[in-house]
Amino acid sequence: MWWETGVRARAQAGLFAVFSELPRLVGAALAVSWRADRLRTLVVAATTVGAGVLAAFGLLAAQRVLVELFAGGPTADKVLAALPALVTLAAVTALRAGMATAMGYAQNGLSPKVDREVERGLFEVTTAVRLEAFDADAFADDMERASRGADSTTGLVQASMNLLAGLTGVLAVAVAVVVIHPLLLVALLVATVPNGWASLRAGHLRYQTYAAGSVRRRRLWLLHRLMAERDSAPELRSYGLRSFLLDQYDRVMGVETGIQLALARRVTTTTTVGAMIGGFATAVVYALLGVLLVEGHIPLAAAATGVIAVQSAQRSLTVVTFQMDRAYTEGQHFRDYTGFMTRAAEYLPEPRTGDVDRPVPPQPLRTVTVDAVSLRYPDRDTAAVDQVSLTIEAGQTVALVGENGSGKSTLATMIATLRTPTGGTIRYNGRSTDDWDTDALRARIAVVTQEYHKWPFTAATNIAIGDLTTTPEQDRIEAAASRAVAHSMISDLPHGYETLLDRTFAGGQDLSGGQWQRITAARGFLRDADLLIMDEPSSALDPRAEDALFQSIRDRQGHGITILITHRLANVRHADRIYVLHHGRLVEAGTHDDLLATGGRYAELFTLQAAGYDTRVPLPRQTAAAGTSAP
Ligand SMILES: Nc1ncnc2c1ncn2[C@@H]1O[C@H](COP(=O)(O)OP(=O)(O)OP(=O)(O)O)[C@@H](O)[C@H]1O
Repeated sequence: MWWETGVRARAQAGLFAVFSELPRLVGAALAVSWRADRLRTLVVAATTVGAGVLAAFGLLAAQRVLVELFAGGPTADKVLAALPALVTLAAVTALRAGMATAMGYAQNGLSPKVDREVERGLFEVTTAVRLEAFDADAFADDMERASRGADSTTGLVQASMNLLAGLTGVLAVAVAVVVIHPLLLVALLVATVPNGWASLRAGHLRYQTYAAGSVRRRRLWLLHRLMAERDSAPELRSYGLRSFLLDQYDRVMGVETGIQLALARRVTTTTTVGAMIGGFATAVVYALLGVLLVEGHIPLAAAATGVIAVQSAQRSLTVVTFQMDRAYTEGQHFRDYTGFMTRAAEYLPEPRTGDVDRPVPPQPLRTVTVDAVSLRYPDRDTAAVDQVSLTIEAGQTVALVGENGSGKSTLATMIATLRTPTGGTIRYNGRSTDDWDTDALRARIAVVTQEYHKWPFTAATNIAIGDLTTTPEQDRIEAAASRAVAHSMISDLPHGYETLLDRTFAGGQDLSGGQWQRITAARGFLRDADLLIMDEPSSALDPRAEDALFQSIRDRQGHGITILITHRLANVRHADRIYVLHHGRLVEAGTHDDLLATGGRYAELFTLQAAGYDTRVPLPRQTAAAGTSAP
């Protein structure tokens, strides 16, 4: 699939190409760990290296013990001579155990702090990026992998530390071995490298499979949700979608199972080949030690130490390869995280280019000027809003009307500063957004969007989040609810304003579509905004509630600016100015009476709707494609 290309290209990168990135990733993860908790990072690093160095002392002490025990003379004398080395060996072993305990303790405390550091960083970015980010190619897919990558940071830090421990151990053993006999070092390498290679290759195969399956995983996750969640449950049943969705699940899982089986086969083959070569090489090493001993090139004690060294090195190298594999895999996930953070940074609000030191002083909004504003969504051939110009003065209520897809909501989100125009400018009190402090400007604007969100909080909080800049007092919340015809409905809920509006929690309640719409309108009213934008606020309301809501909206006339978007044209008759959009262009503007007199698009839509309520007039028929009425 075209959207998988980038992911596949990366997954197909060679083992060494990807591996060369590891030091940088380990560095980045350690930097995160350092930021999260310096002391614990230091303790973990110090104890890790310390334990490795002690391993070398342990090996040399063991060799000393063997040398003394294999020397000539009475046994009691030999044991006595070996005693200092034995004591050193015991002390080294005890110290290593103590260091391991300290490392475990520090690491346990470090993990939650590292988790918090990365996860918070991710949320700081996802909540700050411009809305355009969510329209960008594969942004959601990248975000899914980034959250997995955030979970990998602790794993990468741990793997890096353990890798350090393993490497120090190997290095220490190598030094000890060279001290005993340099040839043993070659023997060590021969015995351990094949297993290491196999383990790294297996890790690479696993990551390739994971990366190439990210779209499939999202699809599975979607199917899980569709089949198990409350929102989709009624339609799933009424349209009989059960077998359709189960079929899709079987198909995706069929592919997934096939891929996992193929992966298991390749990993098993690789590790088996590695183990076979490694086993053969170990046998050769032991044979070599035997020959060296028989030929008298090394004493018996050195040969015995050599056997211990090979075993110890193999243990350390197993740790190294295992941890390298882990660091590699976790590192790739962590790279998804860092890559996403870099990509998302491009969508962070740009620094203002206006007079940054002297932003517009706090002042109410008096005019909003939309000047030749356009917006084209990514990958769309035509502009959703095309060269629209209009001016709205304080106290005015204006309406944006037009057929579905004509660009009303897009224009409103630009006026609300939620989207940046791709052409033209919007000025507030004659000053561009660059001159304003964005938060201060947004605090003066309230938006009730068409696609409102049902926040899983109490009814009171659902309204209070309309203005969290001040303490949400109960009487203000209730006043806003009353203006949105929501007060008595909320009072009738089992716990009134304290009722949790999420059925997925014990004791939680759900509301009807119209009831939710009243709550969202109340949210918009709570902030006593200079500019209130209401996008289809009454599409689900009953006639009485609709009438009351529009009464509240009309009450703003003469005070604040209100921008109203609705298809119920009777409700915009009172607007000071009505703007008609068609295919993104502003095609008509005027009062209700002006526009009716002109006999254009607005008049046509209004007459069509009004005729539906006039029982004396037979219902007009219209051709759907042209959208025009015909007798
Ligand atoms: N996020 C988006 N990405 C791509 N295209 C979009 C996006 N949002 C809207 N569009 C397109 O932009 C055009 C204008 O959409 P918009 O939502 O502004 O219309 P509208 O007039 O509010 O419609 P409605 O009356 O149905 O609410 C439509 O063609 C729509 O398909």
